Amino acid sequence: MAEESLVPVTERKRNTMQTLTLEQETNPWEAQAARFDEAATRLKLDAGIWKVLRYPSREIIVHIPVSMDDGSIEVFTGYRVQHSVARGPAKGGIRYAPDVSLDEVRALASWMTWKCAVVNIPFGGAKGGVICDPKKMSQGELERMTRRYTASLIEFIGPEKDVPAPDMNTNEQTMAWIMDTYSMHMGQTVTSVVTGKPVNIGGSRGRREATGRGVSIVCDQALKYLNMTPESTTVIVQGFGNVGSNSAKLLWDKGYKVIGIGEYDGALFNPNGIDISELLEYRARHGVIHGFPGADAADKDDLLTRKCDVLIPAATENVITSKNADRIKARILCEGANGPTTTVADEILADKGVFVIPDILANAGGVTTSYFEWVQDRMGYFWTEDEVNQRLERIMIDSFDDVLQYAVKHEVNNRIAAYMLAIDRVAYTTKQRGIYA
Ligand SMILES: NC(=O)C1=CN([C@@H]2O[C@H](COP(=O)(O)OP(=O)(O)OC[C@H]3O[C@@H](n4cnc5c(N)ncnc54)[C@H](O)[C@@H]3O)[C@@H](O)[C@H]2O)C=CC1
Ligand SMILES: O=C(O)CCC(=O)C(=O)O
Repeated sequence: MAEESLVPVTERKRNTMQTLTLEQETNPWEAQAARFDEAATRLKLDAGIWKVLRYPSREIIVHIPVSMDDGSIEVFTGYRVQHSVARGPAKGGIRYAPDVSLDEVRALASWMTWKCAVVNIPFGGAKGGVICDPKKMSQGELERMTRRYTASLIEFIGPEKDVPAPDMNTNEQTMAWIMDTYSMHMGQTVTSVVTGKPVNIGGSRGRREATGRGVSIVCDQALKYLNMTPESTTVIVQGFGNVGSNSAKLLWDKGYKVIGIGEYDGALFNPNGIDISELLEYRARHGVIHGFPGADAADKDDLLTRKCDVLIPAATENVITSKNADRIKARILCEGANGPTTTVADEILADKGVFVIPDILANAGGVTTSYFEWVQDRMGYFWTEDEVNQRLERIMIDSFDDVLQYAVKHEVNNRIAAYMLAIDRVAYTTKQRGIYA
């Protein structure tokens, strides 16, 4: 991580943006830091607090030996970055992917701090990642890798320290293995060490759908704000995993017309709308979305720039960049994924008047329901799905309003408003605790 100037300002960003290579533009850590600097500048953040909040507080790198099914031994590299514990235990998912990098995990950890602060839940931010290709690994290999990764992190995680959750290519089963491994080391079952677990072992009702539900709630709020109605609103979703499929299904249930779905190996388009229940059944039967009879095949890269009212990138980072931002035709960009838009693309979208619901607000439904799971585990009393969803809805609506109020008050776009709101809250707690002293 380069030791850049600690007092960069918007000017610096605007000047350098013109000359960034695509590699620099798509570095998630740089993207996070640029937004942080802009928001901190506008907040006139104290220089000391600036330094505290700009960098992660702890970065753990582990090398994980795993016996593979063919008898060989493989060593995987894993990370856990804890950006902040000022407002509570560090919180954030774990992803498995071949292109995981420390800069990516750093950025994702920082985004977790800001996200938890935007929705005002008592957590800091963390993220984990392991460089591996889960598509090429058996369940046994994934289980052994997960358990060993957990064992390597045993002193750093825990219900009061750092609480992992699912992210790309990890799921309820992964969380069950982590919970079990941690519990074996503690000599007792500790359900609240992770969230996103199966419901029968301490998971929360509603967590599986929660990120998509949050996305659908902020879309509803944006429509109200812009005087639009679900029935006359077309939607394109990129990514049909946990976040994308649940966003698409819930929006479709609410009457939105979902006209496009993109996956990494192909896309679907139907101007009259795609029946998402049927698509989910098709995917469950065939394992893929292509070949679905209710829509035409489409080019996955073109999908993002097709005309629609709401575009929901829900796959991965850096899909909207200087290369395609000027061709985006959506009225609303609702970021289901973390970091789908680069800082250069932000400026292009702002010039085009796109209403952006930034990731640290739009996809915060997942961690909010993770918070509910942690609370329920600790009291040993579980809420109904309706109770969970009602509480989630209240928080998402209030947070949407808070961000918009900041945007109006400080005359900034929604993303910088969300950062300002979050940094304000974390800085306040940091000063109050005096942990920088
Ligand atoms: N799972 C959760 O609760 C939360 C996830 N997120 C973020 O949402 C995004 C997606 O996460 P999940 O849905 O959990 O992961 P997932 O692994 O369940 O689904 C990701 C989907 O995107 C597809 N995909 C990957 N690259 C793609 C590309 N370039 N184009 C089109 N499709 C592509 C994959 O095939 C997969 O179906 C990530 O950015 C993650 O960090 C954010 C908040 C919470
Ligand atoms: O549920 C959680 O704790 C975190 C989910 C996550 O990784 C995210 O919001 O990016």
